Amino acid sequence: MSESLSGKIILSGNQYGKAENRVVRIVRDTPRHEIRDLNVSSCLRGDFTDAYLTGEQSKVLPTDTQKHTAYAYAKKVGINSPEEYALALATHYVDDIEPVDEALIEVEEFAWERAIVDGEEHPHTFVKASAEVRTVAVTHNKENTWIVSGVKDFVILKSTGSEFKGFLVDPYTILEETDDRVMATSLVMQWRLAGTDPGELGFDGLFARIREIAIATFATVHSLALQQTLYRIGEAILEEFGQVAEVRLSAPNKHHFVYDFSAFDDVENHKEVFHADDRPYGLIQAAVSREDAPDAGPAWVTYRSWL
Ligand SMILES: O=c1[nH]c(=O)c2[nH]c(=O)[nH]c2[nH]1
Repeated sequence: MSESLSGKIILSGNQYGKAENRVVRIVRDTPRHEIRDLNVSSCLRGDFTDAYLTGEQSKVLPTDTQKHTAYAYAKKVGINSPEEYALALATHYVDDIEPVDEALIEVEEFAWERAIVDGEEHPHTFVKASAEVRTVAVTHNKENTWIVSGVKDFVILKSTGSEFKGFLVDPYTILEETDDRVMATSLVMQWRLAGTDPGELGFDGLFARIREIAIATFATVHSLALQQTLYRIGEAILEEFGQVAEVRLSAPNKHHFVYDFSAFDDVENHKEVFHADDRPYGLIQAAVSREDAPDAGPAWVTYRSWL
């Protein structure tokens, strides 16, 4: 027999904001222009209970206003780096808008490369770079600030130097061991700073160097499993940068199966032709941290993952 629940009904959580403002900022103070192409979301947390319980909106800063603020700040503070821009927005909401206790600003940045014309970089023409997306999440309240930077859709492949063997075998295991396979992934990698200081490289320089470390580690570590490669990438980043407290990685194993030519007499496959399978895929995840890392607080709570 089921019992009915009788506890009082309450609003047990809320947050709101404007998602995915597509902000493109061109710096055109000199003939050589610069471009920053962003997708910006602002999410406010605070004293908004009335808006939900009674519909009274006097404490609600409209999401429309948040949209205009994202664009206005692209001019007023500029976009020296997506992290600094996000910090400026988050600080504005917490300091200047009374009911806001905490702001989360998420930024995605899409890269453009300068067009090459007659062998030279063109001053005001750009070509969309790879699918790779730079990510930033700044969470700020009156007590603390958390910065998580990263990259997603970071597609990388090595054609050898990867094995997978010695795994647990049960009656459903038919996978054969391999000591030479293609390893490929579309990496999501994020790093949380211990404070707000990116160090001498600045946010853009830190991003570029961490990306380089990830590529170099993926390439040079002889991989016994994607799990081991992920740990080694996180470890290498933490070894080089004391200001990074934690690295989180999520890696779909983009399987490349050696195509079966056994039906043909005259074609052989010495791991030269593969079927790139898009699903299902193994999904391997890791967090690598310093034992004494400061508390992550809400740093990893994203706008969408909250629900
Ligand atoms: O690197 C890998 N990790 C796994 O856990 C796994 N499982 C699997 O079938 N292939 C692989 N590869």
